[in-house]
Amino acid sequence: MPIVLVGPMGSGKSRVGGRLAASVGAPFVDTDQRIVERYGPIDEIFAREGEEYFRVIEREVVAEALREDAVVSLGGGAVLDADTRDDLERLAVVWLQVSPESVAPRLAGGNRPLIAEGGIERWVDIMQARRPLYEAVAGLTIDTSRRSVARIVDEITEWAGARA
Ligand SMILES: Nc1ncnc2c1ncn2[C@@H]1O[C@H](COP(=O)(O)OP(=O)(O)O)[C@@H](O)[C@H]1O
Ligand SMILES: O=C(O)C1=C[C@@H](OP(=O)(O)O)[C@@H](O)[C@H](O)C1
Ligand SMILES: [Mg+2]
Repeated sequence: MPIVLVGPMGSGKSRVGGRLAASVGAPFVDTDQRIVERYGPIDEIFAREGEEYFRVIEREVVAEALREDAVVSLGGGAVLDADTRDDLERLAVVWLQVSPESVAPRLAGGNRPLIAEGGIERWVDIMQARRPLYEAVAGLTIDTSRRSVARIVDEITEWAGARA
């Protein structure tokens, strides 16, 4: 069964996911990375086709990834899709949280179209809007603000082991 990482932009889903996969001996799938391989850079998709189109291809890639026995890191907005939330109900889902103070430096230099304008204030607005969705799907919640990636990986590995 997959272990799925959800949470806002910059919470560490991609970074933690890769390390977690190595820790539990499973393949790693980052759905954004798959989208890039198939459709090109995410900021270009947003600029060319818009967010709505991005959400359609994201759903396709997420649905496929959730059928794999892998550690799966989703994009921050993947939980906006009701079918994805249904899929997640049956799976081991970890919500990585992070405070605005801790996430700000992590987002610097990144290429995330939704916060290209508006910065950290926009990040906070998006996070507040999505909070109930993360809450609804998560079986484990970890505040990553002051935790090392190694410690986060250990906590998830232990939880997933006890759950299996
Ligand atoms: N626990 C952590 N502590 C410090 N920096 C982190 C932590 N987790 C991730 N990062 C850094 O934050 C940035 C964003 O991480 P990333 O995994 O891309 O987030 P996401 O996929 O959730 O948007 C990266 O530079 C990453 O190395
Ligand atoms: O929160 C979002 O809507 C998005 C998050 C990004 O992924 P990360 O959460 O990995 O940064 C990426 O999917 C896209 O820029 C949209
Ligand atoms: Mg990511």
